[in-house]
Amino acid sequence: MMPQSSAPEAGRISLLWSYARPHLPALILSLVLALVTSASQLASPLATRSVLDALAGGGSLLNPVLILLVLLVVGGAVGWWQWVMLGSLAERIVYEARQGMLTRFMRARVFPLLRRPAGELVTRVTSDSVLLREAASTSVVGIINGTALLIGTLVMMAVLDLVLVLATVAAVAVVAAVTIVLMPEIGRAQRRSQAALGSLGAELEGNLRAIKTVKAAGSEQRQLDRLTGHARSSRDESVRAVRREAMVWTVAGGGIQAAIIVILGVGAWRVSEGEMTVSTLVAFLLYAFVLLEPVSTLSENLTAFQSGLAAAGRIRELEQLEQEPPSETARTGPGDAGDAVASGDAVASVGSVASVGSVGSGGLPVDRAGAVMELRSVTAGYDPAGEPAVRDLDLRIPARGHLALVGPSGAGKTTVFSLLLGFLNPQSGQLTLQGVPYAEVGLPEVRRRLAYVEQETPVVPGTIRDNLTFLNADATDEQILDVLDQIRLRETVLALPDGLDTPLSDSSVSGGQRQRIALARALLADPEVLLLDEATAQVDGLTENAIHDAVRRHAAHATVVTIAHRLSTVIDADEIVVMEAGRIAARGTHQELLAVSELYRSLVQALRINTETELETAEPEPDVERVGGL
Ligand SMILES: Nc1ncnc2c1ncn2[C@@H]1O[C@H](COP(=O)(O)OP(=O)(O)OP(=O)(O)O)[C@@H](O)[C@H]1O
Repeated sequence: MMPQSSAPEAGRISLLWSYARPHLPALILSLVLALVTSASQLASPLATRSVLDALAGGGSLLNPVLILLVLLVVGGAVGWWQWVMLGSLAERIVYEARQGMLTRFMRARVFPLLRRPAGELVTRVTSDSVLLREAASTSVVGIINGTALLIGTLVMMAVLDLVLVLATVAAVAVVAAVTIVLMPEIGRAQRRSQAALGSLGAELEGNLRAIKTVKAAGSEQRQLDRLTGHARSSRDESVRAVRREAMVWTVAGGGIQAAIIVILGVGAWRVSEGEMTVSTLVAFLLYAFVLLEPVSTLSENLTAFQSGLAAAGRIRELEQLEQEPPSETARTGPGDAGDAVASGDAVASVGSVASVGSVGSGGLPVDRAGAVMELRSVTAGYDPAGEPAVRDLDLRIPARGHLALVGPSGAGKTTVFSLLLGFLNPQSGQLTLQGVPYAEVGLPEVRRRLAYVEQETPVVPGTIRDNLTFLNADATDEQILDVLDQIRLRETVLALPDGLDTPLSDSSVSGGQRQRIALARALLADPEVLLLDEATAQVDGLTENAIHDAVRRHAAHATVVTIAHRLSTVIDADEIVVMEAGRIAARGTHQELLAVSELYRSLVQALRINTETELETAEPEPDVERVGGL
């Protein structure tokens, strides 16, 4: 992580520098090439004077013309080389910036990442990185080269005529003063414009996601007004920046033009007084024209640098995104507690039902009474300063069977899943995998044992096959079709034009199908522990049956933990844990809990009302029994 700096400007510059530093040799070469081009530009007026002097004195024109030609060719060739080199370098820098950001997103802790609007993160990767590119490459070279060319031109002018150079220096000083005054405001306006663009990205993403709700509520115009509000403030700030840029450019151009007129007037007078030759005046004027270039280069690149700094500031914020610990440091060495876990690797690896079944009976340590995972006195929350979401939780996830979590909304059921998956760290207490603390085992190892079916069950970008083989890249078509059979999707998928290779998007499948695909993905990995957050809605009878059967089948040789929203799921569970306000209120089987827990009775009553017909539909269909495991 980048060192924190109290001065934001210093932080932004250090970030820019961190992107430019690996390319220092290329940057220096670019600069040298730029200086060579500038030198050839600086030499041209002198060569022109030689041509004029040769004309006036009747000398040979060959050498001065040859020199002019060489300068032209060398200047052009070197300029081209520098352009290509700097352009490629700029693209490498933008690529690295994007790669860095993407890596940070993928390795970030889940909840800090989810707190940031997705659209804004997208804007940073796509738009801010482009602004950063200019600042970290082109504008740095442009500013140095522009300064060198400016100084070189003034020196050459001073060599030619000291009096005339004073007028030029005065013009340059005015331009510099105006630039210095206006530049910070240009930077501020650009920063505000980019921030508005980020907000636009964030809100647009949210609106597109909720487009059905927006349309159903008839609030398109209201949302449109909000969105265009962001676009408008981005435009207004950019216009503010453009006005100031235009001012810098006008003063710069006007200043040099004025200097040229003064040079012409004073120069003509000095020529008439015999204090200066015509050829020197011409050469001096040519330098004055050359001067236009560094002045415009400098103002252009200084504004680009300001935009880049603004972008760097926003990209820098991502540096603070909390990261998950790297897997290497989390692992334990051979011979210690990690061995117990390592031996379970075979369990985690994707294989056949038979192999998992055999390990399930013998591979898991018997002295842990079949607990594969455990929460020991865990207190955890999303905001360290706020109320914990779960308190003092003791929960054993058995090595085999079906554990159901039930409880009112906000009781902490999903939080238990987040803890098991390592999305959330306990504030106190400990989580263990086969008796070994998570911190020692490492998150990748923990997650290898788990498959998680989210309630929202988002599909991942790609085809149906990509989605199904997400956890098990080696799955054969036969295994895939077997699993599709189990979840009653085989015929539907095979009827699609491209079958398993049909691209899948959130909108192309129903909610129920999406959950079944997510379940199939998990089943295909044959995990030690299947975490299933049952959908509260969108579930038809077919899906209900499919899930019910899959859970039963999986629980026979491994573990299923469900956040249960179906009566059939609850009744089927080997153990039911009733949660309330972040604590375990009761636990037991369905019959036991019915006898002892008032809360459970009321929950069951609610489930019964919600799903009156479920018990009947949840009965396995005859053909299901024929379907084998993977
Ligand atoms: N991402 C989050 N940020 C902050 N607080 C959260 C977050 N997720 C959950 N909470 C809070 O933690 C508590 C437990 O929530 P949790 O989602 O675990 O409950 P739940 O039992 O799964 O509820 P539901 O059945 O409605 O999904 C609630 O008070 C909730 O407001």
